[in-house]
Amino acid sequence: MAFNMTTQYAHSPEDIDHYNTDQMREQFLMEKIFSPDDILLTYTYNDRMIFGGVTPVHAPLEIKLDKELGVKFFLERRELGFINIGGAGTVTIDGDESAIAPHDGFYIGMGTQHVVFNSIDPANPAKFYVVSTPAHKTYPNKKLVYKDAIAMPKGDQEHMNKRVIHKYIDASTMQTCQLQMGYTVLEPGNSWNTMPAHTHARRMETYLYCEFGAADTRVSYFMGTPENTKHIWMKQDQAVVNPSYSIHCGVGTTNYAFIWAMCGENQTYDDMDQVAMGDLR
Ligand SMILES: O=C[C@H](O)[C@@H](O)CC(=O)C(=O)O
Ligand SMILES: [Zn+2]
Repeated sequence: MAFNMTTQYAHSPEDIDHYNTDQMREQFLMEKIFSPDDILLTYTYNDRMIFGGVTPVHAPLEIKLDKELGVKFFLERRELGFINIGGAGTVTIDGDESAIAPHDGFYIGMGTQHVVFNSIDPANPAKFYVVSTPAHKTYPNKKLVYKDAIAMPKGDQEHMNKRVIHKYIDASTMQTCQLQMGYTVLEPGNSWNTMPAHTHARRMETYLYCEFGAADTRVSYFMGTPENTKHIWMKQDQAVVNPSYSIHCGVGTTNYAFIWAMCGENQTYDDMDQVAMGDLR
């Protein structure tokens, strides 16, 4: 079992203006997330979000972060959300086991001491995409069931952005300290996500791009201020950090899906500043 947590710093728009391709990738991209029997995480200084993959195949896995965070156990002062994009699995939360079907997940409140992830079938392991944010209060654990998520259709074929936004953790249905999380699925023949683009200076956001429509699909992710954008080419199962000042949209060479997670100042999903198409540069 390998455990790795990489730190990524926070940067200003002026900083990233000077970054070349390698620097953009090093500072914002998480290239490897799901690796058999490993826990691979990134700690970003953007709102101190921790995100990454837990991929148990032959044995259960537990995220142990105490010295790194200066606490007695990982969720002493944090909350955690995850969505499983692999095969069937289980999670055992302080001794209580729950089955986690593909596309289901869990919200786990502050103060939980042990979260143990497992797969049912080593030939088709679970892939747990996990996101943790600082917390100040314990809210109840909640199983996040794909079909119970708020399904919000958006876009149309003409704009090549027809998709369904599934809100798993939303302030209208449950309470968390900061975390908001969901899963957006593009329909076949559609390529643009989060277009028209938006920013929300009040919240940072991470995107995990997954479930690409073809083996050679690539997504070009756009970030930066609307008037000064950068791009990062993404393979399947890679994630990217989006600072609060930045747009965060992408175009794929086929359809695809992605998991988004946000934290920061408020929990108002619709609190976005839409970018006029003519303002993109
Ligand atoms: O602030 C909200 C997030 O960027 C995503 O929910 C947007 C998204 O899933 C989409 O437009 O496809
Ligand atoms: Zn957003």
